[in-house]
Amino acid sequence: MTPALEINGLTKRFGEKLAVDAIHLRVPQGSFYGLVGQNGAGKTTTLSMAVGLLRPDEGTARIFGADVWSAPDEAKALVGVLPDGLAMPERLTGREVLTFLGLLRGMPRDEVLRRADELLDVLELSGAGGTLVIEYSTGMRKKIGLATALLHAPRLLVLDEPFEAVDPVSAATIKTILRGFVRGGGSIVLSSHVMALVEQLCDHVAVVDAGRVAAAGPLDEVRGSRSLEDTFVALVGGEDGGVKELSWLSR
Ligand SMILES: Nc1ncnc2c1ncn2[C@@H]1O[C@H](COP(=O)(O)OP(=O)(O)OP(=O)(O)O)[C@@H](O)[C@H]1O
Repeated sequence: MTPALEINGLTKRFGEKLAVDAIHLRVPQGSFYGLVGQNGAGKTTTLSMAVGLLRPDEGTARIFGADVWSAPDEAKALVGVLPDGLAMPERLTGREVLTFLGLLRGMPRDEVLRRADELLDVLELSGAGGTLVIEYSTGMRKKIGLATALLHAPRLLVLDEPFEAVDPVSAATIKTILRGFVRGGGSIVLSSHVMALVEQLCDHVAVVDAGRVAAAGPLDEVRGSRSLEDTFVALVGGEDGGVKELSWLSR
């Protein structure tokens, strides 16, 4: 079966810095795929290239077989994206952002309005639907960003840190929505630093380290008999296992 997302040899340099080093990743259809890695490991750069937001130096990304760079219309119709540090039209209200993006995607106006109201309601943003995005908190921005990713009912969701700054009640709602999406045949790739969350939600995981994949596959195969956190620290923590102390801080 064609993978939901297939990344082959994606590479990105920022000046001297090799941020992503010929990464390969295969996200099977119907999987809930977690991407974990230390700060600066290259997760955001990889996901941005995978969905066509950042041009790679080398390599390809395909969404259900459609090349993100040579067949962008086909690829982008199939994917919903929550980018990192989402740039939003700040002077629009949450409802206007959804309407604007839905119409840009060519959806019928009635359908856009209906789905926008439903998304605002489910994500507990109804009260803020008429508020300008510039006045939103970080968590509210995440939620409206997620709503824009879901609006056109894509087949693949690519979510960069979807739970960052989101309160526990909203997080529970988002988990339910994402699980339902996968149950209904959708595929998800998300990045997160919260190992417990990845273990709870994901059936596949890739550990990214210094721009490369250190381990990838079904969750149970990657972590074996250990917790994902222990596996992660063992894989990327270096010789000291990621545990350093500040001697001058203790009394
Ligand atoms: N626009 C940029 N210009 C220069 N360097 C960049 C740029 N974007 C990313 N980098 C560098 O590329 C590397 C990978 O960054 P990236 O944001 O992909 O990491 P990440 O795994 O998403 O990190 P985090 O978990 O902290 O979000 C880092 O060393 C970062 O400093």
